[in-house]
Amino acid sequence: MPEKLGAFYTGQYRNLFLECGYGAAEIEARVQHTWNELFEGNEDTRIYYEAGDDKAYFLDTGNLDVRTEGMSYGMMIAVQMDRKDVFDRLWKWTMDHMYMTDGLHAGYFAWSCSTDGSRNANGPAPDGEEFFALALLFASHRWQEGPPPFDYGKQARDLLRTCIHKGENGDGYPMWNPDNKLIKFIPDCEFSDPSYHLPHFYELFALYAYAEDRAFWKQAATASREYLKISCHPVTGLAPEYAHYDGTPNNDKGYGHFFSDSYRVACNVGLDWEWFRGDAWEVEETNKLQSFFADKQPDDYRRYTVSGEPFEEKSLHPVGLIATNAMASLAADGPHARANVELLWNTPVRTGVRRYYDNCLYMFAMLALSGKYRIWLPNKFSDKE
Ligand SMILES: O[C@@H]1[C@@H](O)[C@H](O[C@@H]2CO[C@@H](O[C@@H]3CO[C@@H](O[C@@H]4CO[C@@H](O)[C@H](O)[C@H]4O)[C@H](O)[C@H]3O)[C@H](O)[C@H]2O)OC[C@H]1O
Repeated sequence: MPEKLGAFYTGQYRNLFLECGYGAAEIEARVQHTWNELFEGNEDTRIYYEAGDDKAYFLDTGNLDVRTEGMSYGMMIAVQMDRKDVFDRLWKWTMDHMYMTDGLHAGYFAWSCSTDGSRNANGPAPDGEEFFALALLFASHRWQEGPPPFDYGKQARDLLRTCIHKGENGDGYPMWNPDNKLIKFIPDCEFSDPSYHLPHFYELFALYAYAEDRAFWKQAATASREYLKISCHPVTGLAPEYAHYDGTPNNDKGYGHFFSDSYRVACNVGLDWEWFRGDAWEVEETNKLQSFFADKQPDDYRRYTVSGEPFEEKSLHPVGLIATNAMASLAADGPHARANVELLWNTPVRTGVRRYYDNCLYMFAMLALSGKYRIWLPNKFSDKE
């Protein structure tokens, strides 16, 4: 692959485990072993469950429900691992049970269902839609289009169109604010969740969405990179779970601190740097985060204010935090980058009832740090196009 194909696109996927001295064969085996634990393992570790002949779901084992978050994560993991069988089962369950055809949020997916497919809510959570869209675009390239609902590319483009145009006819709300181009926490609110900001996804939507939507996605990528700068604390690097459009924490319902949702910011910033060298700030940000956690032990991770004051409350997902801090090393160049990768390597997947969220983040980090979290799309970065 040419060294530099476009303005930002790196075309490179570092294998940080290899850089840390682990062997290529053991890295391959570890990634596969992690897959096995999540998708085929015993009840202590698995989160993937088949349902009938053609469907499957990811179970949020802590909340005993099926979430668009988990379904879309499962599809992204499956397409990275080239497992069309698993991907199709997850997508079929999603379309059969979560897709809403009527009501205020028609065209989106109900964010939480029971394992029997009945809905717990009739509203969406936009982080699911954005992961569905990119996973579907990748599937379209890896496996070609099939009959509906496996016409992956069309499904992705239709969904992206809904996400930014819904409401133009007074029929609901878009997931992105049309003026500031920021993703909302839910369509019918006007604040955000820093961990939903995926500028590296939007760069790809800007190339593969319907032509008339591409300019929006390019603007969204820029807006999200700027938003991350104002929503992450300038000293600690910590982001709140929810934040206002000016970047200040939104603590109206107690989500204005660094807790579960926030962990994903490190992954997203790291992967944006890996795929696109999104912004030099991403290096500073990941260095700050890793410095903040350098003197903290995983068994004593807490909820923190964004300025770093600990609460009594322990982290609900310490293994997930180990994973995201490790994935930060895709961008970090400070003294803690290597130790964070090694800490993940030396940490097993989580067992027990809270394992779902931790192990989703763990699998993403395993893929990313072994150079296997890749862009699966035709090359549109070439100067010739
Ligand atoms: O009626 C509406 C509700 O429909 C609306 O629902 C919100 C939809 O988004 C939900 O956010 C998802 C769940 O939490 C995040 O991840 C969790 C992180 O902590 C882990 O312990 C857990 O396992 C994870 O799932 C996801 O990123 C989101 O997709 C939110 O919780 C609902 O409140 O809310 C407003 C009502 O008026």
